[in-house]
Amino acid sequence: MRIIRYTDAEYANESRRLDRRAEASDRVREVVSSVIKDIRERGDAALLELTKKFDGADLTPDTLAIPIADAELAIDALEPRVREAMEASKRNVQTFAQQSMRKAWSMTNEQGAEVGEVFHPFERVGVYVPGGTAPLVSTAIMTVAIAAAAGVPEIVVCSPCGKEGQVNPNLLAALRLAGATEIYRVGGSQAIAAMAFGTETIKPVTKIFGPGNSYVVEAKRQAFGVVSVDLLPGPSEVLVLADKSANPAFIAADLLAQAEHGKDSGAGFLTDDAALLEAVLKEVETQGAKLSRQDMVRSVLDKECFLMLVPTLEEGAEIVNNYAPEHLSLITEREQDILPLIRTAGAIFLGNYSPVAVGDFLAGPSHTLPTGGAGKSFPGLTVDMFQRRTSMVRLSKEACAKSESVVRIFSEIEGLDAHGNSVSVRSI
Ligand SMILES: NC(=O)c1ccc[n+]([C@@H]2O[C@H](COP(=O)([O-])OP(=O)(O)OC[C@H]3O[C@@H](n4cnc5c(N)ncnc54)[C@H](O)[C@@H]3O)[C@@H](O)[C@H]2O)c1
Ligand SMILES: [Zn+2]
Repeated sequence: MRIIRYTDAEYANESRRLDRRAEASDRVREVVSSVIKDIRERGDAALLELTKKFDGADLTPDTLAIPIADAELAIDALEPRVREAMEASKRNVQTFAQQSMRKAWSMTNEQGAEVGEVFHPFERVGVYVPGGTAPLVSTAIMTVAIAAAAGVPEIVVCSPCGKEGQVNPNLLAALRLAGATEIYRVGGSQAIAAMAFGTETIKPVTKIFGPGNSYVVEAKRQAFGVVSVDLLPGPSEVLVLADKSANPAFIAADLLAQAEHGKDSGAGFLTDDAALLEAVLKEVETQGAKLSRQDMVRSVLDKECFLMLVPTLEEGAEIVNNYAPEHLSLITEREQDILPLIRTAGAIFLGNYSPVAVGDFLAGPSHTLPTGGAGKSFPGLTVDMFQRRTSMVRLSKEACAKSESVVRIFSEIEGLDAHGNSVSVRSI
């Protein structure tokens, strides 16, 4: 783990380095753009070849889709306690989504026109659920269940399969339980391209959601315009900003929970308390030694983890804003001073008893959050991203007459006579 203290000569450079922008490497861009081109030109044939190349699985057009009946069987086969856990998570996520759903409204403007907004769910959306190193059952719920809460009728899911074409049965069950209506065992940028442009088997969707590795995220970026996307959620990360009121064992546990996500994940700890920094370091060593995903945890700790002693929590908050962490754990007795300073975190976990893992699995807000610095410009996934908005305008004869003078002036300035006439003709 890298330890950086504000008294070190390198401190200024190191903290500048933490000011991030989310960007894909040139190599990832090139790979993804050729994958997209291939899928657009050759559809299913390319999808099958790329699945063989990147996931090692031999599929046919008939086995691309996983029958919904199989997913229903996977639900029936769940251990009751597992099913209950999935249902508990889904309930919280959907209740939260109901609260944050946008609802139709209208008002009267200065001229007496009725103006408002209405919202409809998208008809057909695509959700990417990563496969990779862990079966992200929670991600199924944190994306698909929100689409279902919004009332989306067609929820298409792509998730990569193993070499034998298999998809984790718990994941399959969770996808259906959350509300998936079509499931395809394909992953990576080829899956995003298939959902955006369509193939013989996968009909195109109008918006694509969900997290993934750098290839998936870049594919969403390149497909943007043909479809819209939710955000660009990549490899997971956490920062902790804490003072002496924090429990070092809790902080170490959160850093380790982050580290086990995989080699691309990042974890950082900032504090103004030198004794806390030492205590957390010790705790990471003792707790870390007992974890099952040793290699992964070690590698993240060595390469991606840093502990930083900052002169004040205010300065820590500024570094947090520059880093724009996916998750921020904020543990301080000065919460009322420090919390208002944090502007770019995807999600904030407050106090000693708010583990990030509860946000990952259960709390309610989607765990699909901006990463890699994208929090500076993107929020996390919300239910209204599944709603298409339309504005409405209705004028009475009187409101139309009252609008005429302003419209006339704009028509003159912009040189668009017919615009002015279209109002005047109604106002005589
Ligand atoms: N930000 C969030 O909200 C959030 C939530 C859940 C997961 N995640 C992140 O999602 C990521 C999941 O990544 P993953 O890799 O485990 O699964 P993934 O499903 O995103 O990616 C696997 C796919 O990547 C493609 N791929 C792999 N290597 C490739 C290469 N060299 N060239 C082209 N394509 C290649 C393959 O097709 C494979 O199917 C993790 O980093 C995790 O942290 C983020
Ligand atoms: Zn996590």
